Amino acid sequence: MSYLFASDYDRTLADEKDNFVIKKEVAEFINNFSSRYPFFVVTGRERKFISKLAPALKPTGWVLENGAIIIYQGKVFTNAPNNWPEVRKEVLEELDRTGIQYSVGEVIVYVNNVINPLNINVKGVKVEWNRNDAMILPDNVDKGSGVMFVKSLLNFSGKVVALGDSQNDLSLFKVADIKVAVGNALPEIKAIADIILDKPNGDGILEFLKGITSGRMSL
Ligand SMILES: O=C(O)COP(=O)(O)O
Repeated sequence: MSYLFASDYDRTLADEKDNFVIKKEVAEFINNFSSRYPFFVVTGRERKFISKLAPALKPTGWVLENGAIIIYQGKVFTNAPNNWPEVRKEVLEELDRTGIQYSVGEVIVYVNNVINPLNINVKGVKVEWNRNDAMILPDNVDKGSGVMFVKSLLNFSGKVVALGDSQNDLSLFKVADIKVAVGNALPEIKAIADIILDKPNGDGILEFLKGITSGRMSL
């Protein structure tokens, strides 16, 4: 059986206490692990943040912007409909009217620390959450569709092992064969996980991956 690993980044590989900078030993282990198993980092983050937070991390590939941008073998793919620029313009106009601050990625519109309800009345749009942060995206884009994109890109028909902690990992878990929650995962993620790690964040992932390479852990 072949396995493809799909791991969230914030609070799964990197700890909030470290300002989401990945630990050196976690990055190095994943780099080596990626030569044995395809390992994709699947995150809400944009390219510009990842290159600051994890410059040494070299996985097999990336699914960024919560499923919208895929990077593999130096190529960048966009998993969004062709009319997204026009749709997104309407979203931004609506946010501007209500005075909500946001940042814009290649596809994603990101609203940090949402306090009031966020109602976006634009067709073809959905909101995904990571704790209190909102990610506004085309309605067919999430981490799950990003991983499906990767599976077809690689012509991969083995099992997907998903690693995550938070609401925006639910779609990732939906397309996974084996769901792994870090020790610090939200209760709703732990509730549907096949494996719950003892340790939080990158420490949990490191122990899990070491278990696999040493043969102590079988999938
Ligand atoms: O919310 C983000 O920007 C990133 O978060 P994630 O890596 O947990 O998806």
